[in-house]
Amino acid sequence: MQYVSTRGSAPTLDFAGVTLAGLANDGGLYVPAEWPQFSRDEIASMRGLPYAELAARVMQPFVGDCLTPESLRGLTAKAYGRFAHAAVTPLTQLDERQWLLELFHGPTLAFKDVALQMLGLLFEEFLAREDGTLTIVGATSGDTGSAAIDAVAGLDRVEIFMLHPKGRVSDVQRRQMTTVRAPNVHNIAIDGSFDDAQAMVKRIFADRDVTAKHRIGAVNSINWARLMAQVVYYFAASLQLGGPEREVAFSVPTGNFGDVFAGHVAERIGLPIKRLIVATNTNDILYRALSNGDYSTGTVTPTAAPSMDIQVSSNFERLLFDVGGRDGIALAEQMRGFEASKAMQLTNAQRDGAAALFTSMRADEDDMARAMRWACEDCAEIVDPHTAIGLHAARAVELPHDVPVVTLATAHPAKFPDAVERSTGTRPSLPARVGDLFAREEAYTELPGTYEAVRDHILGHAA
Ligand SMILES: N[C@@H](CCOP(=O)(O)O)C(=O)O
Repeated sequence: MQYVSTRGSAPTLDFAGVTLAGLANDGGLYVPAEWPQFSRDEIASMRGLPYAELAARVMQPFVGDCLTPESLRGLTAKAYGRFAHAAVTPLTQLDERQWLLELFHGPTLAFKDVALQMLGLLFEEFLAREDGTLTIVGATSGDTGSAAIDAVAGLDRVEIFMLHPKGRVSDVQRRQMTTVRAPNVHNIAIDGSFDDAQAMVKRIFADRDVTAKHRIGAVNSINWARLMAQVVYYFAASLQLGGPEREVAFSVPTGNFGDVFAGHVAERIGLPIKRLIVATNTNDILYRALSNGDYSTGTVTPTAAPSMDIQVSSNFERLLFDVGGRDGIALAEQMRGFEASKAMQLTNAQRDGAAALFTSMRADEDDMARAMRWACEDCAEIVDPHTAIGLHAARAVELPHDVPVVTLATAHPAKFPDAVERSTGTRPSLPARVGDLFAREEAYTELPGTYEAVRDHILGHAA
């Protein structure tokens, strides 16, 4: 399996290459040169497999010959052995049509663990082969940070610098990052938004002063391996609900478009998916882009669903590439225009291509609170604010009545106790595995929101 950049001029790489590279050196994102295909029979034969086995089956064509089937199975067994639920990503029924796919049973209580537990192991495997090291620079609006830190804390060959927007993540989210004491973990709170942090991360990849001294790596969903691992749970849910013979729709609360792009990949490689519903909060660039082609940023507004407080949605570029004719040179030009003006209009091909599978819905704070109350009062389920946004969208979209709708429950409600309590009157408590979080000491560096401050800090502290 070979991977190409969405901007058409970076070298083609194999799976190990893209895992360590993170971002392509032309500023684009790596995608498979072509989509592997699973037949209906092959998919049906995956029914009932333990999650780790299913993961190895779905990932194998993407990994190619970079890992033998035995070593891939060894890695998935280790990665998913740390989850608190035997099914890893269990499904819960809400009513006759609505389902929740619980993605928060990993060590840091969010869907990011599903991919990052695997990514940490892949880094170790590929770096050991070449006796190399990696300096990871990441940005988080709340969940990626702790999941990535958990996955790499204490590793000898990896060091991580994680940027979060100061005061814009929940207390639980911040403490899950800043109370991890390991010599290879560096937390940085910047003045600014997640978008500012994400832009700094991308700039570091192109900064020769930094890359001359350190090999920079990515844990954000710009890294292809993140998305690959997320494809698996679409298969898991579909197989439980009658797939591949029955089509399923998925509602995905998303900011950076990675989680829902994984659904697009699942469909591309053969999983029958009726519709992917892109659920946004009031930071609604994806809703506007998918509804009327307007991909223009606004100011990031802090909401009760902070992980989705994003206006520049990295993985949307992968969709534009894939549905817009896979013309990297044309897309590079389009993205340069966007980076200069912070606005662009989708082409007709991009709009039509996206409309074939995607629908988008936007939820404001009232919609979110109503959905949380519905889940609590009518279905006896406490959901987190992000999941509530997904549920709002899942219930609002019109679909044939025999299509089950699965909302991705992206985080445990205890990560957002204040917002959940405000809407439902119930304060969710942290699971025992993270129970002493508020007794641990925090450590992080506060920096101004300038690229130079962050770059100098990394250069001054990287091993
Ligand atoms: N919502 C994310 C933001 C980063 O997105 P990623 O999927 O690209 O890592 C978060 O919670 O940090």
